[in-house]
Amino acid sequence: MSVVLIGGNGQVGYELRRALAPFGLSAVLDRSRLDLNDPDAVRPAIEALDERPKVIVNATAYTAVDKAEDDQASADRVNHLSVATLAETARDLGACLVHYSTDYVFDGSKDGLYGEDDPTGPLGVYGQTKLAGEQAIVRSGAAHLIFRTSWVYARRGKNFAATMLRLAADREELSVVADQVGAPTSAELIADVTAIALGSTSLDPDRLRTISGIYHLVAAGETSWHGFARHVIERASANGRPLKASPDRIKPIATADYPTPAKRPANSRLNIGKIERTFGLQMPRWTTHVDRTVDQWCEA
Ligand SMILES: NC(=O)C1=CN([C@@H]2O[C@H](COP(=O)(O)OP(=O)(O)OC[C@H]3O[C@@H](n4cnc5c(N)ncnc54)[C@H](OP(=O)(O)O)[C@@H]3O)[C@@H](O)[C@H]2O)C=CC1
Ligand SMILES: Cc1cn([C@H]2C[C@H](O)[C@@H](COP(=O)(O)OP(=O)(O)O[C@H]3O[C@@H](C)C(=O)[C@@H](O)[C@H]3O)O2)c(=O)[nH]c1=O
Ligand SMILES: [Mg+2]
Repeated sequence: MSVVLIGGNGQVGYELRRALAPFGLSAVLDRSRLDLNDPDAVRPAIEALDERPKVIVNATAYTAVDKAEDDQASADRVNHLSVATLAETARDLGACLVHYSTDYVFDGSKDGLYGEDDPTGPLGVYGQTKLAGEQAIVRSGAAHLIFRTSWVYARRGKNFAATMLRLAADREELSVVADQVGAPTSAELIADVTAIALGSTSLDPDRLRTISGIYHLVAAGETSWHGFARHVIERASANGRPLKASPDRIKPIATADYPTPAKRPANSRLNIGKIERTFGLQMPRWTTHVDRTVDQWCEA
């Protein structure tokens, strides 16, 4: 049995090292062993592994949404071209590729929840390159699980919740957009559900092929970035964390009043019916793991 993880140091990758351990995770390839800026390096790195992998989990991505607008070539190599090569390599080895994608493949104009088959229409380079990565996987013919998630945070790593806490310690007032809605999703939930999905197949190649497809993997419920920020500050304050900004000083603003290089979707709400039905799950509300994470930060 051989499961290989590419990228063990990002938010999701770090949690996958924990959640995939019971599958006998046989190798973790970090950037020093495989740099996805070079698509030609992908196949040799996988073929050089001691054990032929049954499952390849890719937790890497170029995730700097604004920076990607001026760095399209690099984002495309990491999020698309290297992913395409990885998928072809997985197909040739008979391995299943597990991959993560994003709500930013949608334009956010839909009124309601996005299903897996809804038309895409990324607004920026990050979303465009992530979509191209998804499409290359599907086209490759490899068995695959593509989990689209959103607004990821973790105890460890760079994320919006950690930024809000840091800013609230320094400033009396924060302004946060209230007209973009979605579901904050913890890296631990993403890693746990990945393990459940893989475990449901006993890593049998035929069963991995049967469940192949795109799945929306986000926490239940929804909020805005403003609601997310306010909840984090409320929880941290309740935990006695000294902050200059009180929850009431987290000001809701419009997207137009927070100009950024990359446009973001106004509606990031993803329908989780398919993943819940397929794997017998009931996703926790978004606040469940936010509270847990903030509590961990406050204990540290
Ligand atoms: N963060 C979010 O809000 C969201 C993320 N996603 C998706 O979830 C997945 C995981 O994201 P997340 O864990 O948050 O990302 P992080 O930004 O926390 O981690 C990214 C990982 O990718 C690695 N990486 C980046 N560039 C390269 C490269 N050229 N070669 C090798 N490794 C590289 C980083 O390595 P290093 O540590 O060396 O820098 C790091 O391990 C991605 O597919 C992302 O698109 C989807 C929705 C929301
Ligand atoms: C820091 C800050 C951000 N914002 C806004 C900007 C933006 O619209 C929103 C979120 O900001 P961020 O830049 O942290 O988020 P962003 O990097 O766009 O987050 C995205 O990352 C990629 C990787 C994904 O796949 C998405 O699901 C999503 O999580 O909040 C404020 O309104 N006030 C602030 O003080
Ligand atoms: Mg960001």
